[in-house]
Amino acid sequence: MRTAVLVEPTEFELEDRPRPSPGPDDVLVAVRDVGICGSDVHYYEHGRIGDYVVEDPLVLGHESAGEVVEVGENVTDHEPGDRVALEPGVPCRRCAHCKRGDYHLCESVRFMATPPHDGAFTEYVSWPADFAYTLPESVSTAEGALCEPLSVGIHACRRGSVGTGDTVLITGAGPIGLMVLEAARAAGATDVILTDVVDEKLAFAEKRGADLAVNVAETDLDAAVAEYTDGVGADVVVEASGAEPSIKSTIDVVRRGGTVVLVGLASEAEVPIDVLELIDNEVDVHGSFRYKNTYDAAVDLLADGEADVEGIIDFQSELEDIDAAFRRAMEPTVVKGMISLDS
Ligand SMILES: NC(=O)c1ccc[n+]([C@@H]2O[C@H](COP(=O)([O-])OP(=O)(O)OC[C@H]3O[C@@H](n4cnc5c(N)ncnc54)[C@H](O)[C@@H]3O)[C@@H](O)[C@H]2O)c1
Ligand SMILES: C[C@@H](O)[C@H](N)C(=O)O
Repeated sequence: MRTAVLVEPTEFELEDRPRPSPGPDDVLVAVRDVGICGSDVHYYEHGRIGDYVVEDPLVLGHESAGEVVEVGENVTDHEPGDRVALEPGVPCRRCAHCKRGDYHLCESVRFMATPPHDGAFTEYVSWPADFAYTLPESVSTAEGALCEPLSVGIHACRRGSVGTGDTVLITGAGPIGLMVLEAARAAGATDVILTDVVDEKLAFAEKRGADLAVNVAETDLDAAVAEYTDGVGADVVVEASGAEPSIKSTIDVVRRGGTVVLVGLASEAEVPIDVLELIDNEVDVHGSFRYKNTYDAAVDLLADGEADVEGIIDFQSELEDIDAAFRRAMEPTVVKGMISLDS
């Protein structure tokens, strides 16, 4: 099977690898669509993300969906022909975190495209059947693949307890910020403010339904939020840029008693925050790491037309063109590139 392998930074090789056989509890999936995530691009450019270092050739891609072509002997809830979205992180199922239900916090998680685990830029993936979610007719495999970033958005909104009538401020209008926008709307947020430093990203966010889009490189965010919220502040602020000034700004624009959810990964682990302001304003700050139990919700939102993910796709390329696709994905105005296979 054709497989795109990152052999060193900025270099893919197309290899012919043996097709895997599904284990007893697995499904073998013919991959159809795989999104290019910022983390894929980071591994492509730098060969590492923090402590995760690409030491051996690695298959990238963790936003994937495809068609079941074979099932293991114990699998009763999937059959060949099912179209499925693959949840990319498979936990150990035995540790304390798994047993208390926080399977996304499992320290032995096998997460696609995170060294040393291979991802989905390949023709076939064998994957645990219970981490494969059937897509209804109305949901395409491209949408199925984007259940992954949508899941990040759903989890962030759950962490922030976004509810009906809330004003949600999202910093960063990349794919994650835009998926938080979808999830926040679905959770009942009536006012959503997006920030960015790139005008094209903000114009796109407005087209996708942001009520206010603020370029923080040009406009004073505190003043803009104060004006929009009659001086109260946002109920929930979801940080989805990873930019240090943006992380710092979250506590200035959240309302007293509001919630800040940190999703964006800062390049420096330590970001100075005014803790007295946090205490005085009784602000809840939550980290948000990947997601748990979000795929069913993501598929339902797409099937019901309550979330749109297809609209963020800028281009779809073939596996053979993965190098050019990654270079294109790095352009500052591109939101989402996909690799699509038709094997
Ligand atoms: N916590 C998690 O589980 C999780 C999961 C996925 C992604 N992430 C992180 O979330 C962040 C967003 O992911 P993405 O794929 O959308 O990234 P991205 O780089 O495509 O988007 C980030 C956006 O933030 C904008 N930005 C830069 N500086 C800004 C500032 N000061 N204020 C506002 N916006 C600013 C950029 O112009 C860009 O549009 C990244 O840091 C990524 O690593 C975290
Ligand atoms: C969650 C996922 O999208 C992210 N890129 C990660 O590897 O954690």
